[in-house]
Amino acid sequence: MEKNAKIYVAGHRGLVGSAIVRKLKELGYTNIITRTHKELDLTDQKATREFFEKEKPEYVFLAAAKVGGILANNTYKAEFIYQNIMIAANVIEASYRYGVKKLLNLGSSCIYPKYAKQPLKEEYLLTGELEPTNEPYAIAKISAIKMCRYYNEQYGTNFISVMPTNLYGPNDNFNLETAHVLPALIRKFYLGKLLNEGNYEKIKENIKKYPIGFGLDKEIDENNNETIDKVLKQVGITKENITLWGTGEVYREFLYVDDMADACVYLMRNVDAEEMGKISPDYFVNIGAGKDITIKELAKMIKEIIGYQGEIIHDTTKPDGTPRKLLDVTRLNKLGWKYSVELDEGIRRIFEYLY
Ligand SMILES: NC(=O)C1=CN([C@@H]2O[C@H](COP(=O)(O)OP(=O)(O)OC[C@H]3O[C@@H](n4cnc5c(N)ncnc54)[C@H](OP(=O)(O)O)[C@@H]3O)[C@@H](O)[C@H]2O)C=CC1
Ligand SMILES: C[C@H]1O[C@H](OP(=O)(O)OP(=O)(O)OC[C@H]2O[C@@H](n3cnc4c(=O)[nH]c(N)nc43)[C@H](O)[C@@H]2O)[C@@H](O)[C@@H](O)C1=O
Repeated sequence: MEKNAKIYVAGHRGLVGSAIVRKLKELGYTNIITRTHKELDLTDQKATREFFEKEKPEYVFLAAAKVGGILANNTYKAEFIYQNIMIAANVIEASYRYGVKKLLNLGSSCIYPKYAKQPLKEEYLLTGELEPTNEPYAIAKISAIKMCRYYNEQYGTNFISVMPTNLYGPNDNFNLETAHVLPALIRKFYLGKLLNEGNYEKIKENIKKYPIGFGLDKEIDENNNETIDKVLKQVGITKENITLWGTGEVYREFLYVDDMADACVYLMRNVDAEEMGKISPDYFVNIGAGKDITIKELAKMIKEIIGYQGEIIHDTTKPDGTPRKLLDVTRLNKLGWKYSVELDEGIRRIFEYLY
């Protein structure tokens, strides 16, 4: 990928897309094209084709998607399946139609069967039932992987896919209703610590910056701290305790998004579909750290790093999701890439970035 190659990063304002843009700029790439969702709705086939026809990107990172944590996935199932199928189908088809040299498609570790053997090897795809809380999203992601494969096979395109584990970092979603667990817990423990300290000024600043979700933001009266206490209590944040969703006994693996972007750019530069197809018939590779922890352990780690004084309790009416999804990263390591940011270090970085 030459330094002046025309590179389209779809979803450039999101967690992953923004990290890919940072990485590309750091490496000296100068011709990066972007469009916000408002400027180009990738679920619109005509608009997507017109964009590709006009811009003729040479390389495409497909990091645009409808994304969310367990509750969002479980609640907005129709939106997750429709939007993700449409975005992927339109971008992959337009990339073929307008001669993109190489495309990297972002999938997710949720494509694997709920009870697959651990760690998850690439060949376990479609060997069992999916986790119901994110089946619609997973089906869309699997369709995108298969599209890339069959376009390579029928048309000789150079499309590869990556299956990342749970990611976190700058530009994440911190809305407590729709966020993933790690950004949600960082925010919950931070707001809990501010309650410990009685620091309502900082709480107000935080609430202004990021929505709380659950339709609760409009209930907050800035001149009345009691309304703040009431809303925070409803989302499981008090001086005395922080509420986690589910049992906390399930395992998750986490990767800092700058590592993820580094892996994506590395694969774009170094591993073509031909090589990928030799080691992986569906032309994809897992991206992760290869180690996981329970949600309880994660919560304890975040609590200690932030310095919240209180207990951790559980709301078991909320779903646990899949019991474990630890990625086997042997293939990725063999391709020459390994993660670098440890979880505690990543959490510290995010905490500093945010507050
Ligand atoms: N976050 C995670 O833990 C994981 C993410 N992934 C995958 O990584 C990819 C990126 O996820 P992430 O960065 O977290 O997601 P974000 O929600 O942070 O970003 C998604 C981006 O997609 C754009 N977008 C959404 N819908 C459309 C649309 N219809 N048309 C155009 N643009 C659209 C948004 O644009 P705008 O900002 O303009 O609204 C946004 O920039 C996704 O494929 C996701 O499935 C995989 C595993 C884990
Ligand atoms: C990346 C991945 O992300 C999603 O899958 P998930 O890993 O199950 O999602 P999650 O990060 O939201 O939760 C992980 C675990 O954590 C628990 N948990 C505790 N307390 C909070 C909490 O406060 N918020 C959230 N969100 N979870 C909490 C929660 O109950 C669950 O047991 C899918 O979108 C899927 O499609 C996907 O690809």
